[in-house]
Amino acid sequence: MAPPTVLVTGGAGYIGSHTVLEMLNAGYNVVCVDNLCNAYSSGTAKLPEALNRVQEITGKKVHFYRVDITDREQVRSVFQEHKIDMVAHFAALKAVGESCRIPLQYYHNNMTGTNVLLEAMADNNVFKFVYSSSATVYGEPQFLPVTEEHPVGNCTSPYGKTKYFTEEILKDLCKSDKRWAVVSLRYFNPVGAHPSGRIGEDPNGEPNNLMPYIAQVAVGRRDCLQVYGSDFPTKDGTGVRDYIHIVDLAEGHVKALDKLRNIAETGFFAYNLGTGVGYSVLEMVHAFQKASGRNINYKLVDRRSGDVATCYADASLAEKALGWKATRGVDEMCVDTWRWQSNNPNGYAIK
Ligand SMILES: NC(=O)c1ccc[n+]([C@@H]2O[C@H](COP(=O)([O-])OP(=O)(O)OC[C@H]3O[C@@H](n4cnc5c(N)ncnc54)[C@H](O)[C@@H]3O)[C@@H](O)[C@H]2O)c1
Ligand SMILES: CC(=O)N[C@H]1[C@@H](OP(=O)(O)OP(=O)(O)OC[C@H]2O[C@@H](n3ccc(=O)[nH]c3=O)[C@H](O)[C@@H]2O)O[C@H](CO)[C@@H](O)[C@@H]1O
Repeated sequence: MAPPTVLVTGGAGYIGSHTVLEMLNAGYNVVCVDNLCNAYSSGTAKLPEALNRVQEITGKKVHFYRVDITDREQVRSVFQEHKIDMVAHFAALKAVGESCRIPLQYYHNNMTGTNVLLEAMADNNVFKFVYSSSATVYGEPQFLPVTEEHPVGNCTSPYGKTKYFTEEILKDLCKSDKRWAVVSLRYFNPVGAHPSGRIGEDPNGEPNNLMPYIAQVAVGRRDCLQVYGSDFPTKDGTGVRDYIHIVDLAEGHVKALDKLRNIAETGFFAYNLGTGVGYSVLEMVHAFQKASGRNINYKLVDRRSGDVATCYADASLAEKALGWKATRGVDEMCVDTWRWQSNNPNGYAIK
């Protein structure tokens, strides 16, 4: 029996590329589409650099098409070219602040794109779907640790709403047609890089998120980390989050594909992908200093609007339902991030 073929949207991105690597290692065939709006590709290359390196590391081939998932014809052509068995959907715009400035582009890209993809799947009798969701669907936590039973929908940004609205669409789809089997993975704070140091997070412009910002200070690309808020009701006054190693996260996706592949069960399932442990900003700074041997210059400044004090996961349902549990700790997250950043000071672009 030939191994299943997974269509991965956004496969040239940070999480997509790490997940493609683990899918290939697990024996899946992979077809990637990406419009490269947030992924580096040198003009002449056939593959985006991240996927080129995934091929190098695994010794396996990745089929790649430069496709925008909002373009119906482009998406359909991929289903005509390959027999797709399942879809893992990463393609989205994900900058919270930017989504407040250009909400329509976010709703078009993330919602219309997903709807075009789902229609093409149904037209080609493909009903197994893994969705990149986010803890942001929970809004400000009403209790901790956050379980999948926590209320959703109280999102603080258009970006977060695209995640919540898409989950609601997926629930309605599963209710309307019992052929759909959907696993929505709610990521907490993905960080780190593959231990090879060859692929990692390579944000465009100034990083919005903590870990890439710390890494760029450590490597000398940025002068000083601004710590947003030191008066939160937390152990040291700075924000606490559930950081999860990107390879743990990628392995969680393979477990989700294995579940969809092997079970007749259909319907909508949501699982938290986190470690269940919260670390403060200053704890992350100290962990990174230890991992890199570099001093991280930082300044305590006012809170960032929309930030909550503390958020961390109860990930026990994913362990029960997927047989998955995060195993990598904060030191490994920092060591692997530093290996990537110090070997690639400018990310994938050779400047
Ligand atoms: N990184 C995080 O902390 C985090 C947390 C929660 C959820 N997520 C979700 O995980 C997914 C991947 O996130 P990431 O951090 O890898 O981001 P990323 O920007 O690195 O990857 C997204 C990829 O999708 C591509 N893309 C965007 N719009 C597209 C379109 N219309 N057609 C084709 N390709 C398109 C981009 O070029 C990029 O390569 C996103 O859905 C994001 O919302 C990320
Ligand atoms: C409000 C917001 O943006 N939430 C998004 C953010 O989560 P979240 O805000 O948790 O992730 P970040 O990495 O941006 O921030 C983590 C912690 O570091 C602090 N921090 C961050 C950057 C910095 O330069 N200095 C600093 O002190 C933040 O205040 C927070 O306490 O990224 C997630 C992953 O993309 C998204 O799913 C969330 O929707």
